[in-house]
Formats: sequence, C-alpha cells, structure tokens
Amino acid sequence: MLIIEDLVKCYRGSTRANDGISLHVEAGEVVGLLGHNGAGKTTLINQVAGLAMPTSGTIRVSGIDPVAEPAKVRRMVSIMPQAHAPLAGVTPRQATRTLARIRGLDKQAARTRTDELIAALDIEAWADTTGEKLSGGVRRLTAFAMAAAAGPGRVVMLDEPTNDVDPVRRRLLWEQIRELANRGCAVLLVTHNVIEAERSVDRTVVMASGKVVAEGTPAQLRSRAVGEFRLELTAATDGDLPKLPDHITAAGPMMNSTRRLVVPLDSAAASPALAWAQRLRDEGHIDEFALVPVGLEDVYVQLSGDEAALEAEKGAQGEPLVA
Ligand SMILES: Nc1ncnc2c1ncn2[C@@H]1O[C@H](COP(=O)(O)OP(=O)(O)OP(=O)(O)O)[C@@H](O)[C@H]1O
Repeated sequence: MLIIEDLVKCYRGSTRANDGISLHVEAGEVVGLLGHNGAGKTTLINQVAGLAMPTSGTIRVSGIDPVAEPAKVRRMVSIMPQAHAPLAGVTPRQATRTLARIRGLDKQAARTRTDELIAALDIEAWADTTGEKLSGGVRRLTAFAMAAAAGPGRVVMLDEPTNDVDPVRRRLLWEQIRELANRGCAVLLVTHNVIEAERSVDRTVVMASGKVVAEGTPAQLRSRAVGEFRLELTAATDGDLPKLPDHITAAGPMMNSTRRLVVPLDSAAASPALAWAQRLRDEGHIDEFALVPVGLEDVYVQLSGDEAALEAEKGAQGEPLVA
C-alpha cells in the first residue's frame, strides 16, 4: 500500500535528512520506525504526506505519487504529527468528527467512529472540553483519534503517538493502533519507545543518519543481538563499580558508567554471573542487579553504536552539503 524507493531529502544548507530510503508497508501491517533524534523519521513521513518535497526517489501510496498528485494522496493518508494538534476552542469530539467528515464518512458514520474512538481511548470525561483546557496526554490521544477517524484501507502515519500518555491509556492506544491495521490500514509509526514497539509492531525499520540500518520482525532483529542475556549492576552509592571476574566471559562489549555496568552474556555464563552478582549484593558492593533476556532495545543500542561510527566516518570524509 505504501512503497518508498531510494528516497533522498536534502534540506537547504543541511546534510541529507533521508539518504536512499527504501521501505514498504502493506495493508494490515504496523511498521515501527525507530531511530535517534535527527535520524530522518519525521522527514520521511512528511514526504509521504506531501508536506515536504523529495529531492529524489519515489513514493507511491496505493500506486499514487504524492509529488504529482498531492491532493489525491492527502485524501488517502492520515498523519498524527509530532507537534500537538491545534485544538483551541475545539473539543476532542468536534475535532474527531470533523476529520471523519472531511475524510468522507457520512454524518452518522462519523458520529459512530468518533464515539467508538473516544470510548476505546477512555477520554470520555474530556470529550466535550475545549482544547486549551486539556492535558498534554489527552491532546495527544485526541490527535490519534483525529488520525484514526476515517474509513478502512488508508495509510496512517503516527509520529510518536504515545508521548505524554499515561501507561494505562498507552495500552489502549496500542490496541487501537493494532485495530487500525485490522481495519485494513497500513500503519507506519515513529516511536522512541522500543520496548512497547517490540510488543506491538509487525515489523521494525531502524534508521540512522538518514539511512535504513536494519529491518525485520522484532524476533528477527532480536536474533542479531550480542549474547542471550544482559546483566546490569548498579554500584553501591559509596562504592566502586566492580570488575568482571576472570571466570565470567562477556559475550561482547560491556557498557559502563560511573555506577552502572551492563554485560552481555551467553547462556552458559548466565548462572555464574548471577551467583557473582548475588554475592556482590549480599556483601554490599552493589545496590541492585538484574539479569534479563536481550531484547530489541539491546539491538537498537548496538545499532546506535554503529550509527556513531557512521557519523565519525562521515565527519572524517567531509559530508557534501546539498542544497
Ligand atoms: N525544515 C528543515 N530544514 C532544515 N533541516 C531540517 C528541517 N527539518 C529537519 N531538518 C534536519 O533533518 C534531519 C532529520 O530531522 P527529522 O526531524 O526528520 O529527524 P527525526 O528522526 O524525526 O528526529 P526526532 O526523533 O528528534 O523527531 C535533522 O538533522 C534536522 O535538523
């Protein structure tokens, strides 16, 4: 439903915000777009929505080119922007119904879909309160309802939808994101919440410095992690960070700060590492520890390390500025 090929976006006087991106999102699929600040995620979705002009490459929304036919594509695409929706003087119910009507639902269908979303997101208590009196989280949920208020079979792009939202409503929001896919939409969502994304997306695309550096299901990406477990230690407030003893071998590079040590481990090393950490805690050398299976977040951090290397390489080579 959404096909992007070799997309490049160069802002005037800036580096390449998108540098040869290719990706696709099918109807019924939720794809999570992960990446550090400035990786180029918002730039990508703005081009799909026809809000920014690609420098080169192609975008097709159900076969339609947003550059050649921006008005047509805008009718097929919903976007929940990163910035708060302007809701001054407008209530969540009014804003959601209006968007549903603009996107072609008749009066009754718009009313029904709006009520359905307001109930599903548990924001009925504020449904008739004007925007300036709403909390950040309710405004964010309203922006989601506005993006979701349409018929089936659309491309829906959500830029950091769960920001500001409390943990209980975040779950409701993820359920509704999944529901959009069940209704035949292709959902592309930008998030920094890797742990939530791991549970909720079908596929993940990791961006760094304007490029796609990894893509796959959460399970496929997890399989790229170094080690099978991660041991995390927090040194006692007045103590030094302990050194890994010789009989425990780290599966890859360790990360340490003044008080925190993170060690990737293969399964054979997990049990001795656990015994060591328990002893350190019993003797008061550390405040706490955790031994956890590796997840998407570990892979993401690992890829971010690669990103730093990429940046350093770019700096050394002198990235050309393209207007
Ligand atoms: N309108 C603009 N003019 C010039 N440069 C821009 C513009 N918008 C974004 N950029 C630059 O393009 C790069 C990518 O920005 P973008 O907002 O797409 O990143 P992002 O991955 O969405 O970041 P974040 O996670 O912080 O929202 C950054 O270096 C940013 O400074």
